[in-house]
Amino acid sequence: MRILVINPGSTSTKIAVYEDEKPILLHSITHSADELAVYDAITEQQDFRRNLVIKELHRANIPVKFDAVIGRGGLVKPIAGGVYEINEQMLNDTLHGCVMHNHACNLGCLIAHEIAITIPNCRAFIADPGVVDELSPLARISGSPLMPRICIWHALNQRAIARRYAREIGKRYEDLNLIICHLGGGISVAAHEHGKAIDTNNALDGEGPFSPERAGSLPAADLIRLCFSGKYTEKQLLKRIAGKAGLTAHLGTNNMKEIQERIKNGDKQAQLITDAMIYHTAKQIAAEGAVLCGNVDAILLTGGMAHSDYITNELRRRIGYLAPVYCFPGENEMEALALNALSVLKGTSKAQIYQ
Ligand SMILES: Nc1ncnc2c1ncn2[C@@H]1O[C@H](COP(=O)(O)OP(=O)(O)OP(=O)(O)O)[C@@H](O)[C@H]1O
Ligand SMILES: CCCC(=O)O
Repeated sequence: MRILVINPGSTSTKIAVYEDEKPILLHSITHSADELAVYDAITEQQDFRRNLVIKELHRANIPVKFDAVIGRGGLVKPIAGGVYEINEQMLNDTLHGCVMHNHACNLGCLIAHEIAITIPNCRAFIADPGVVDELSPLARISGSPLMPRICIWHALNQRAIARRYAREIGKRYEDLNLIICHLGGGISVAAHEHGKAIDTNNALDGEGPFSPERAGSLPAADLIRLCFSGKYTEKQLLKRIAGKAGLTAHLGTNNMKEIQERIKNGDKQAQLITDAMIYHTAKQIAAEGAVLCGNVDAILLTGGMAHSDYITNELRRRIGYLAPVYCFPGENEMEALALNALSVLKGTSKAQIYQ
């Protein structure tokens, strides 16, 4: 079986081709902020990114002929985890935004569908999108009935890392209690109780620790005052929550490697802000420990910033008392998507219907 995998991120488009379990192409195209600045809405980048995918297939001499195309899922309605066949309802919700979240992952489903319909007998899927919702009834309740909690998190990578860790120790994910912290452009921390993510911060909308480009939790009343100050438009303020927030707002970059260089060269502000991000992340991890009543088998750190020994050592120092800490730097999303599609093609699992 030949599978095309498309994973659009805020700063990159990742492409892979698998022959069954074996990757025959793995490629990541980085997009500069200037390159993307010409697009007002993220969905306007569809043609640009699709053309890059096709160009890369041509460059690698791979014919546009697949049994399935699978894209990173977008921010549609909250759904259960697993693989979904892309359908009209999903395309419509992604394009017209039933929840109106402007995130590059929305392009995964649109481009996967667009390519798949040009190929005879080719199926189109997404798997474990960021809106996978397994919150417990308690976790859903916020202090205002007007605003129940929802979750937007790195469901795909967290689940892939959880399964990988379970495999490595010879256990089933469903038999473990894990806290998983994805340290990416956004930071999500989830409590996985026996295979279900029963609580996680909403990493996109302003919950939890701040991150390279997200504000995390903010003082709510101050935020309302800012909204009515007349100084900012809605769009500008939303950018202050996701995009121009966190490290980007404090230090002018979302690049942790660059910030580490600055720290080495004696930049005290860069040190303070990085330490604050680690501090708030540790607090979120400890909070998920309370969700699991302290019964935590392991804490797994993943995402781009898990490459940083400084960050992972500091986190270990603060939360190592709770459970053993293991690092899985980077992400396992391409393989996870490919294997999800393969398991449906082989009939080992069934694709769900998005409604
Ligand atoms: N070797 C490294 N050392 C330190 N930081 C790194 C390293 N590699 C990547 N990073 C940082 O990791 C962050 C990005 O992580 P990642 O690639 O997981 O995020 P993303 O895919 O862009 O966003 P998200 O995971 O939130 O969807 C950036 O701040 C980047 O500078
Ligand atoms: C799915 C989006 C998760 C994030 O980037 O916060």
